[in-house]
Amino acid sequence: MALDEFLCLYRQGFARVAACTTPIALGEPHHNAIVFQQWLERCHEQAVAIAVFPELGLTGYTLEDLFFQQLMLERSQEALLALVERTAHLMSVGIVGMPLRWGDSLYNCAVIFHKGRILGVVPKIMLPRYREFYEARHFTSGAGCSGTIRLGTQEVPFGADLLFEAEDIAGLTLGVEICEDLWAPQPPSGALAVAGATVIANLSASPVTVGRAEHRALLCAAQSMRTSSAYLYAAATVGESTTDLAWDGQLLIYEAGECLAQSDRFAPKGDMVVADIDLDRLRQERLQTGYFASTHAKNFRRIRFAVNPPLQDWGLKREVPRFPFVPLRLALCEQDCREAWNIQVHALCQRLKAAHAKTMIIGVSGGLDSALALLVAVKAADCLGWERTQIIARTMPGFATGGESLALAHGLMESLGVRAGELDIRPTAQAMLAAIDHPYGRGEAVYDITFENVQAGLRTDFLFRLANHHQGLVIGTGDMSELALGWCTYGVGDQMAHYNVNAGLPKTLIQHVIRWASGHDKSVSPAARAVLESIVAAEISPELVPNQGQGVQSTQQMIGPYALQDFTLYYVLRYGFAPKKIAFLQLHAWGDAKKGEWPLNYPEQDRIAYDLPTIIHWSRVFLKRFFGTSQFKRSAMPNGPKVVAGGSLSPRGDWRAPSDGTATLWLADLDDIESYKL
Ligand SMILES: Nc1ncnc2c1ncn2[C@@H]1O[C@H](COP(=O)(O)OP(=O)(O)OC[C@H]2O[C@@H]([n+]3cccc(C(=O)O)c3)[C@H](O)[C@@H]2O)[C@@H](O)[C@H]1O
Ligand SMILES: Nc1ncnc2c1ncn2[C@@H]1O[C@H](COP(=O)(O)OP(=O)(O)OP(=O)(O)O)[C@@H](O)[C@H]1O
Ligand SMILES: NC(=O)CC[C@H](N)C(=O)O
Repeated sequence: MALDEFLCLYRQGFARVAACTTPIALGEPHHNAIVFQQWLERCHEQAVAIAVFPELGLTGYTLEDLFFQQLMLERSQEALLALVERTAHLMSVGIVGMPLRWGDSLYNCAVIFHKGRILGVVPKIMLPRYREFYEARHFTSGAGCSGTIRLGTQEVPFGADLLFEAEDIAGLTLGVEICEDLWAPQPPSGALAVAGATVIANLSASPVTVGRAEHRALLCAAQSMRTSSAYLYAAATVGESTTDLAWDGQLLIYEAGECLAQSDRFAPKGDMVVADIDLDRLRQERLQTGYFASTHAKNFRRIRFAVNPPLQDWGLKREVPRFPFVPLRLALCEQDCREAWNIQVHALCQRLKAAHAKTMIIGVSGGLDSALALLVAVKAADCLGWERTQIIARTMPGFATGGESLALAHGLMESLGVRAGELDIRPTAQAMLAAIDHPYGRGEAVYDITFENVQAGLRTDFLFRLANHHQGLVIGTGDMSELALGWCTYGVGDQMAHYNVNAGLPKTLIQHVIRWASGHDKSVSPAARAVLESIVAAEISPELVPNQGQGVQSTQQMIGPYALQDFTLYYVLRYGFAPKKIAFLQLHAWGDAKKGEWPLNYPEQDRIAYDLPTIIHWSRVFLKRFFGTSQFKRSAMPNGPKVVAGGSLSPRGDWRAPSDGTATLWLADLDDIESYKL
């Protein structure tokens, strides 16, 4: 298979959808049908699978009693049939609005057609008859309707019980509702989604008044979130009657509460928005919540169709953020940091009170994690009215501790006014290595895992014994990214604490929370702020192995850039995506340093790109460690609060998995990318 196919959005669980609003000629269905045809051709050229147009768009919404004119109804049916025929060569499913007689009543309908076939007709259920609306004068509600309708030579399903299922795109099932349906207390899309619709199209003719655009967006956001669906909304525009109302042609595409695309309103020539919706994401949401496994589905008819999209690289029309745990916009990032900080501080306060602790004990390395944990401890002490000297902080140099880290650790402890001290672990570590007959104990330069873990273990041992001695709790510092990778020393090591305030924070978020706290919280003095700036700027290192001429031991050279590993963690944990899909997303987020926005203040020299082989390399490291070797460390992790919506790795707070699992399945999926001839 060619790389082009790997890069095709339809191969990776996405579908491209469009919402269109075209200028109409009021009461001229043949004219409007030609315009729809032209716009559908544009959709086809962009590989759009589903395109929705406004309510009653074939005739216009504002025809009033002209809807009852025989000629109007006949001409609009002819126009529809011509449109269906002339678009038979296009891949896009079209959804247009028109009045249709069924029996002796008139219905406000959506007609869904594809490749020359009318797939079905869905009537509007909720007919507004208040304030500016008089729909009940002309139309009958489609509530409970289920039958067929004859359109030209085709006998077509008619009813509010229709689902349109793409047989060649997994998870693409369309449900349709019409304008006011969304405003009702129980929109029909609720039942459609429970029965399997992942995409809801809304044909609308919503007149604009001050504030209405926000209300529509709010409704689309809420409904797409509540139903775990993609919501496509297209409102009528230029050409509708302005006798008493005005029209703005708002277009919205939402996915599970998130806005993927929106139009500029009041566009004189109409507008179209296109977005790629993530069907995998919607299906995963549904799988996890379990609300969608309903016997309800039996009340719906399913109409199948095949899109047959060309399998080539169509790009990806949606933003894939480089840092899924960190919002790009400064205001949102600050909001998340404030929230994370409050969660950490208040959780710790509660635990200290409940445990009747008299002190907190914390190991301070001069690195990021212990800096944040110490800040949280200081704030908790302030909140509880403790003296800061009730925080017993120790920096514990080992065989590889650098002078800079040591100075930062001292600087931080002193500037925060805690009970600071230095505890040299080297004599004890030397004695322990000799006692277990490790070569280093005999003076040989052997820097293996045992050498590393003896130091990490002794630090923890000292902290726990200090806690006994001072009736305190050991405050854990390890973050969620380290837990994902098993990058900590088990049991007698930094994996253990009495309470871990950082376990719910991924590494890519930690530096932002430190920056936020140091800039916004009164507990951080200007002197501490200066030290924190240097800590945030330093290379991340465990400093367990002495520098042998190649520079300090760099964590990210061993386990991969945290930016990539946190990215993978987010999609594995929150959505259960397969490695191939994650690599595809990662390539779109990280493949081009010039594409997309970077977080404000992100250092220029760090604005780099990762190519697909590099992404695959580090993904392999993540998968081996996450699925294969590190779960036992998480299964036994200490208490600590869940912080981010992306998930937590505590077996009680969120992620549960066997401690003896393997990574085979995930590694094979990753290997499969190579079959695409990169
Ligand atoms: N499924 C399972 N269930 C129960 N036990 C299992 C197990 N798999 C392995 N084990 C046991 O666990 C051992 C491995 O775990 P462990 O003793 O922790 O050792 P290990 O994971 O091999 O080493 C810890 C790693 O974390 C790094 N580290 C440590 C401390 C701090 C930081 C930092 O930067 O923050 C990084 C350190 O550089 C080292 O690479 C195995 O040797 C085996 O005895
Ligand atoms: N020299 C040290 N002095 C005191 N505590 C230490 C020292 N080195 C490590 N620790 C403790 O062990 C934890 C893990 O340390 P390590 O430096 O290996 O990784 P880290 O996750 O990068 O943490 P940090 O960002 O705090 O350095 C630290 O957060 C700290 O509590
Ligand atoms: N056409 C409609 O059904 C419009 C009704 C909707 N409540 C609105 O105000 O926009």
